[in-house]
Amino acid sequence: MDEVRATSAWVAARSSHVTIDHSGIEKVVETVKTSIPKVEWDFEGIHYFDDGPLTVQYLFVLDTLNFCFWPDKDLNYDDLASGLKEALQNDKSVFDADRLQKYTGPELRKLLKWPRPLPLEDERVRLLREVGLELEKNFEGKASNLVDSCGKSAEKLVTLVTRHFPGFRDHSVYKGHQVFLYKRAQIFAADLWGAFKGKGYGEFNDIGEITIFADYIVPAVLRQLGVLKYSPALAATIEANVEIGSGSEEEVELRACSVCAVEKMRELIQKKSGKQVLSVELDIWLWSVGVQCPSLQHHRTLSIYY
Ligand SMILES: Nc1nc2c(c(CN[C@H]3C=C[C@H](O)[C@@H]3O)cn2[C@@H]2O[C@H](COP(=O)(O)O)[C@@H](O)[C@H]2O)c(=O)[nH]1
Repeated sequence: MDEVRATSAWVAARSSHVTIDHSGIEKVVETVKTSIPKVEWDFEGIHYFDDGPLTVQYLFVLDTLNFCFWPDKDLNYDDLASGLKEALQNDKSVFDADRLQKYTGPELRKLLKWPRPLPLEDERVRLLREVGLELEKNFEGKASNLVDSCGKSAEKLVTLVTRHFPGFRDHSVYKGHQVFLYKRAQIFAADLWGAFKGKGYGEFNDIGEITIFADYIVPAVLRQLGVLKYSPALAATIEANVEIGSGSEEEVELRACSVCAVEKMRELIQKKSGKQVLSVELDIWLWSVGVQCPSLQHHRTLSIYY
């Protein structure tokens, strides 16, 4: 995660379409009075939880598919989380490694009770296959074995996930420099930590190392809070709902500046209050604000990473 922090800061220092407004960060920190609103993981009550290995399998499948909902205006993350939960409640073997390798697009749709093709459906099916195959090959089919092998280190888990599952390698090249954002790999560690309340499969001694998860909601919230500023051209593109290319300078700047801005916010809260705040806690607060604001306009990029 040091790489995520360092390469995001590298982008933010050279960014032209997106800038971080330090006075905006100060205002936010002032407003929250150094204690950020506590938002419970699963505040929506939509996730599967049984306190055991099946929950780990569920969360891994969930985060394999946790990207790009916006092309269907009625689809959102909640539909995925609750759809997979119901599927698992009806059939405990639904996420077995051999079955993950066999789903077709229409079958996945049916599993989620979604009446139309899913956005990037072929990619979703390809990623499920990749996950099933690699789990079977190296982890006896169980995501819980993957988690067990990381010795309570979120950093090790992110490394293992990105090493074994290419679909989680959320990298870009910005001005000739490689940038690592690892949104889905990091959110998997955070989801374990949140679901298991920092115990058992969710115990990580280094949870503070994780950054926020650079998606399409958090940048929009940061902009609304005055923490991020967009160039007039980028603002007009987003307002007009024009797609932004995956890997474009604009897209990398939106995501990297979000990571960097929240790291600065975290440091400032710590400095002012002496209290340690986790980026994961800041993320869930910012994300929950964003998803509860239907008028929020976010950038649109077709991407399997977020
Ligand atoms: N930064 C960040 N991004 C997150 C999440 C989550 C869900 N986390 C769960 C874990 C505990 C909580 O209780 C949540 O239920 C999804 N996303 C991203 O949002 C986008 C979906 O938006 P919309 O189309 O409006 O549903 C999409 O890019 C998706 O990948 C998060 O926590 N942080």
